Amino acid sequence: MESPPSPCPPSTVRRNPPRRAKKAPCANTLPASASVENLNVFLRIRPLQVLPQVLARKPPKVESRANGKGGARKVDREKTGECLTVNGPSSVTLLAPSSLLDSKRIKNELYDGFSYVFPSDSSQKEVYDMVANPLVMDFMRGKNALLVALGPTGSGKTYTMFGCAKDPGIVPLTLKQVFRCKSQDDHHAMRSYYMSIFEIYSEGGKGEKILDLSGNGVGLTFQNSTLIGLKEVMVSNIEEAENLLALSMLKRSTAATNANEQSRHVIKSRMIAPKAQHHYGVRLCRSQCIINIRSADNSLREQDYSSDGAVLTIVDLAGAEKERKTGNQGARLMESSFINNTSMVFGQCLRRLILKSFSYFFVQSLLEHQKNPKKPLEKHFKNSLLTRYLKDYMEGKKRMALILTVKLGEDDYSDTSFLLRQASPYMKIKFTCVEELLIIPSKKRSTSSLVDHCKRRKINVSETLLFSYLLQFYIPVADVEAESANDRNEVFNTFEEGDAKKQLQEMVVPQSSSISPEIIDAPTTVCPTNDELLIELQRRARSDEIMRNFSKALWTVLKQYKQKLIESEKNVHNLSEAFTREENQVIKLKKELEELRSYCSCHRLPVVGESSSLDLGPVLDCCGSDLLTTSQINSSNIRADFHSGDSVTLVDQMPASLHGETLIQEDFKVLSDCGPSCTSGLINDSDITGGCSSPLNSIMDNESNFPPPSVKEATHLEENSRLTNRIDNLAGETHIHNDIKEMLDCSTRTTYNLTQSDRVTGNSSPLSKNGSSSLVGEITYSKENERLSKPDLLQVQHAKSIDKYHQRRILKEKNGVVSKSAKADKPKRRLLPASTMLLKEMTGLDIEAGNQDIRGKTTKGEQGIAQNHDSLFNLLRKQS
Ligand SMILES: Nc1ncnc2c1ncn2[C@@H]1O[C@H](COP(=O)(O)OP(=O)(O)OP(=O)(O)O)[C@@H](O)[C@H]1O
Repeated sequence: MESPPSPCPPSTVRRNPPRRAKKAPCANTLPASASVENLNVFLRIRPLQVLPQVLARKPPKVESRANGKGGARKVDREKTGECLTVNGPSSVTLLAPSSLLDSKRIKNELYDGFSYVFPSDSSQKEVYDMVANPLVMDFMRGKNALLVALGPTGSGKTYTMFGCAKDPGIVPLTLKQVFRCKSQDDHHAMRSYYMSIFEIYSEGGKGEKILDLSGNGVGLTFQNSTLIGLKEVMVSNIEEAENLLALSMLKRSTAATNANEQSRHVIKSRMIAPKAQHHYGVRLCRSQCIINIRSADNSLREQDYSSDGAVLTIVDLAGAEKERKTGNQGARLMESSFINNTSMVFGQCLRRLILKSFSYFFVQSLLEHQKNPKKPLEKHFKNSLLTRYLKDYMEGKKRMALILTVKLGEDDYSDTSFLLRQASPYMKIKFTCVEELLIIPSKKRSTSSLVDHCKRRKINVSETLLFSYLLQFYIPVADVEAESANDRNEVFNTFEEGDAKKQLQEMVVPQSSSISPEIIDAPTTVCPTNDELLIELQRRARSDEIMRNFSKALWTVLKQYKQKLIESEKNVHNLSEAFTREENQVIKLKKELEELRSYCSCHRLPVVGESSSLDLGPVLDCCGSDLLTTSQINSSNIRADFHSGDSVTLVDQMPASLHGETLIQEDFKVLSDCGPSCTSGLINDSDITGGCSSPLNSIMDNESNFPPPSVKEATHLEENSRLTNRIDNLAGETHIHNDIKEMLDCSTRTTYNLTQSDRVTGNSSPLSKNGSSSLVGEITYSKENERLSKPDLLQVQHAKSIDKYHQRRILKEKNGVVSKSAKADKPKRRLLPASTMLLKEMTGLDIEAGNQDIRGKTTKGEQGIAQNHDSLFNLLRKQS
């Protein structure tokens, strides 16, 4: 029958080194303390004036501050000579001296984030409770702990750590607490406690030495992280412990520099009598003092005592000092340099911990190693004996706390400022408290397996980086480091680039098939196996890689889109500019068109005036929008005007769409309205008055197939013939009328002649371009409008207008004055002086005649028309 697994020991802590085999704890027990903690950094301010009565004063009640009521009290800012004020329990302000404030642009500095700030009037008990008691309690539970006092010389480190007989410091109070617990608790009663005290000093700056203070005062050597020859003294009660402490302090060398005169005075006056100093051979040099208190389980065998149990370490560092201030020279100066160097190395180790806390250190160190593989990974702790001894703490494997001591005086501003600046980042240090992990065999195996895995695989540096990165995140680094720094170096040394790619693929980019089944089928265990852990690491690495690549691709695409967007915006801008230009162009063209239209009002035709005189009436713009349509041009309109006795509106527009027979007939109607002789040839010979010549009749005879006029047209023509007859009757009355009639007849004949020929041949005659008849003009225009140029068309229309004007003028003379109502329907007209109109007409005719001559197209009919026009104008001129 199997016995049940033994419960985990409550406080089993492994000390490193040496190692020894331990009982196998429960495999499924993960330490609850494996958590991330911040480094506790306390600040204690030494009083400005240290007087004997101050040292002997009663400590204030702790409860008031422990409750946080007011926390750290504020120092009166008005106090002269103080450089530090306490803002609250975790913050102080460093006040720059007024002399520096003005001259060197130095400002007051605020330091925040301390675990607690102890004002100058804080008691030793208060400091102990806040700083040391938690560590002591952890120690009693079996955890290692370190407390270090840092600060410039004479700031109260020794006082804080050891105190005086009347006001004991942290170490005596710790011993009291330990043995009180031992007496009260049976579990602790079973344990033994051992003390070891030693110092590290440098005599004359000639190298570091270790002196055993708890033993017989012999020198010690440091090998493989072990102090050889260090004697541990078992202390059974508080008295034994205090005696040992007193004797050790007697041995501790405390040199008197100018800066720590008071410290020397205290040692001399309160702790060690001058005789005792002489007896113990106190050397006049300064040192780092280390006190170890170790607990041991009495149940273990004797040989195991030395390597078992938790250790509480308290360090009183020698204060850094400035040579200029102390005036040290020679060997004292060398000693001071050593102390400063130790403090510096200690600070470097802590800063390394800061980087490590932010996971930078690991990668950075590896990158440095990658550049120069022979160069070992930098480890600052090796640069001093103290840090080498405290290696585990310097590498963040075990928890520790710092207490900074500063002086309040204005003279100490630079020292205080230096320390605060140096130490303020320490508050960001995080510890992964993994010392309990190290004592779990399963976890240990897991870690070693990971390292071995790396050893087996010859991977390249990038893989190493990745692996280290993952280790940093997913496995406490300290866990790996705990194995041995040498192990890791070996791992790094095995990196080769030979078959790295394939193995890297296997490791970094595992096949999904190799992952899924294992993960899915894996039994639910608290402690995953190495392979599972590795696969998980790989999976996360792959997902990280994918996300990184995805973000890169996304970034690239976004950049491309941005580029396109910029180009599009440019195009839009160009197009809008072009559009604006085009708009301006259109506006310009419109203006030009308007101007052209205004210039095109050349065909201004006079309307028959109310009097018989040559009152040249308004004209009609032939090119304007007021042109009449084809349907508007009909004889009925004009006829109505005739019948009503109103004035005749001149309709001489020539729509470009006029063509064909119907149009011709319609235009014939218009012509008939204009005068009897214009249409006589189309109706019958009898309609043509005496002015009709025989050639016209012969033409009519020959054109037997000419279509007869309709009834409407016949009626219309009858009216026209009546008008013609009337004209004929009146013709005899005046010579002018006869002449007009003669000319009209002549024009009609010619026109008829030409019209018939056009109808037969289907071609237009050149005469039609400036013929005296509007009919001819219209017909010709309709047929040849495409062939004629614009000046030609204008000439044709001009000629027609003149013709019609004269005809209507005659008709007006016959029918009387035009009514005003008819005038209202007329299009817009402009009155011009008669002389201007006449001159214009004459000029126009001349031009037309000239043009015709030039073209060589002047015909007989055209010449006749021109002659008629001349005669007509002469008559009109005479009349006027
Ligand atoms: N909080 C305090 N209250 C009263 N006196 C103090 C306090 N802190 C320090 N002192 C006194 O100041 C003097 C110097 O203190 P201490 O020797 O502890 O300085 P130190 O930092 O250890 O110097 P060093 O680095 O040189 O060893 C001592 O006389 C000590 O009694």
